[in-house]
Amino acid sequence: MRIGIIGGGAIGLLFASRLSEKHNVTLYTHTADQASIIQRDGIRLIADGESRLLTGIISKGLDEGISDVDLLIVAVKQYHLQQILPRIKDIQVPLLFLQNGYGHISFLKQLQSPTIFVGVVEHGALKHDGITVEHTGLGITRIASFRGELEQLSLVNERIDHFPFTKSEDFHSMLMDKLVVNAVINPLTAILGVENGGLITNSFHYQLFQGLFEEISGILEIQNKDESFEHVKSVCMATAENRSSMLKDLENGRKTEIDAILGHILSEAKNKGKSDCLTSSLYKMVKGKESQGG
Ligand SMILES: NC(=O)C1=CN([C@@H]2O[C@H](COP(=O)(O)OP(=O)(O)OC[C@H]3O[C@@H](n4cnc5c(N)ncnc54)[C@H](OP(=O)(O)O)[C@@H]3O)[C@@H](O)[C@H]2O)C=CC1
Ligand SMILES: CC(C)(CO)C(=O)C(=O)O
Repeated sequence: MRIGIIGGGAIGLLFASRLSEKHNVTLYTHTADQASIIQRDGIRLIADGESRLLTGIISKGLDEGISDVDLLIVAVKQYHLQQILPRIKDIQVPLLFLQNGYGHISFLKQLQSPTIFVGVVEHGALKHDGITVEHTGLGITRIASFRGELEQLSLVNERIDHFPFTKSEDFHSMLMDKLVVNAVINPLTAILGVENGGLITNSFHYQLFQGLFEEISGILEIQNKDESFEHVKSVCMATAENRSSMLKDLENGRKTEIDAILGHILSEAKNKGKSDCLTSSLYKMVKGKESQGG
């Protein structure tokens, strides 16, 4: 299959390198410079105790336009989506969106493609430089249909070593489950400056982790709380060595996805008269750091 991927960040590089083992991959980067280095040198994947250079991946700047692909994966941050809208608006091929959060669902309604999927990525991925990515936590990629038949996406039935996919029936609950994972892990790791595993291994951090989960599950009225807590914990442990995408953003002085991740939860909290909460304090802390440039 010819797979196009937009975004040469941690997730774009991870997907490009893993999927290139079975498919013809073209990576569309933001800058032409990054594309030409990947085109020349390939992508370096650090995983399973070794470092491998994967050549044969085509790379182009997104400004060059998207050529013929059978599937286009969008791996930019949620707040970049509006910028790439002109490039993908009229595309008719199947599209797969991998953003954390929930806010991109309203964005998808502007697209013409009859087949749109959303995915949640439970892998840890760390970008070291423009061509190097480390697979810091083996997880799973869950995919659900937003528009069109899930069966049209052959990826969900394929076996790729160290890169499993699974189907989810309902995109809403799939995104909400991941929202809870990110709402607990990302702001805490970003403020405490620890890898994901540090939230479990340090008993003081773990108390915050438990307290935040308790609060968020109450605000969102989560029914199966024990199962949900175990899920958040299992993702945290599977990606123990990862620095969350929010921590990486603050370290690199970039905008975070805090609004995409906590925005919906905070408006629910407000509706329930619970505005004065740990979630709101963490939101302000991340915003404060972000406005100081990380
Ligand atoms: N990192 C992780 O472990 C995980 C991340 N996610 C989610 O995956 C999504 C991507 O995250 P991640 O890969 O970490 O983010 P990164 O910030 O590492 O990557 C985003 C990439 O998008 C590129 N980009 C920005 N604007 C454009 C544009 N107009 N055209 C083309 N490319 C553009 C950026 O390029 P440049 O830097 O050159 O501007 C950058 O390479 C996020 O929603 C995140 O929450 C989900 C699970 C795990
Ligand atoms: C899965 C997890 C928590 C990995 O760190 C992630 O989604 C992120 O960093 O944004």
